[in-house]
Amino acid sequence: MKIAIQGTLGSYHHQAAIEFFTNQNLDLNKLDSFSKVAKSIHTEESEFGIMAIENSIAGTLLPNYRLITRYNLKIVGEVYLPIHHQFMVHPEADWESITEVHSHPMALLQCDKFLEKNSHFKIFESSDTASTAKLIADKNLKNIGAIASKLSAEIYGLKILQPDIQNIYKNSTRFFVLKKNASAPDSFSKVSLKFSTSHEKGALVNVLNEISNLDINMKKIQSVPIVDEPWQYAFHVDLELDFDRKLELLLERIRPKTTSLEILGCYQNAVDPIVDVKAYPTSLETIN
Ligand SMILES: O=C(O)C(=O)C[C@]1(C(=O)O)C=C[C@@H](O)C=C1
Repeated sequence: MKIAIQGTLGSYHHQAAIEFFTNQNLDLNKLDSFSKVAKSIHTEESEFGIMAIENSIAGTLLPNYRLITRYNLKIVGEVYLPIHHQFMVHPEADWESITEVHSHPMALLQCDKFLEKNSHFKIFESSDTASTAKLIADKNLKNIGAIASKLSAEIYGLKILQPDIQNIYKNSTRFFVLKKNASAPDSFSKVSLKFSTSHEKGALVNVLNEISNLDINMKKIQSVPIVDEPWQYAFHVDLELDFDRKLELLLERIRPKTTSLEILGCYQNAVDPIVDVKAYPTSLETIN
């Protein structure tokens, strides 16, 4: 079972794969871009793929919705992973020797308070957090700091100069588990839909009212531009279902109110550990 991930060993995608496929032997296809992950699932080079879709600090990875559409992928699961970024350097380096900081653009966004505080660092975007940690170790770079996971520091033998540098302690990324083809499983508690409506007054609210009338909890709504129809939007919604049959009812009611409607996936609703107040106290700010 080959699983495509964005990034290398120690990346957050690697950790999301471990989390989702617990106790299974992971045959990872480590790729350096989200589009390569999508393509690898589409061509069936990989059976599954993991793709970050939103982060609690930095927001949605909008281009990833486009990739799901372009490669006609299905969502078969989700993972919420608490993200704790560490500022790490070569074991022989120190604050004084560091002139650059490298990381994945989403990780840089999540640590922008740290970067503002250390504004003398030149900032560089990399393909993933772990590959920068690997580069520092492989090439003995003593002027570059990486923003990456604790697992990356362990794998590549780097020294952590400052732990938990994300803007707030509670930071989490949601990942989709994707497949080329998938039919609805026997039971599921979440569904992701994509629809568009006409440009008429109340068109969107009419659809949303049907969701509310069925007492369905909408966990997320995201508008995504339709590339070949300027200023038209597709809406992606993630809905929590207390029983599966509600989906049929909902589709029946909203189909006449939409101009296109597609099920992107039916899967189990995952719990985000950071909403557990005991494990993640609300007031703990790391950077002020
Ligand atoms: O660079 C990594 O380690 C990744 O797994 C990518 C990624 C992302 O795409 O958002 C995953 C989780 C974090 O939000 C930061 C970066």
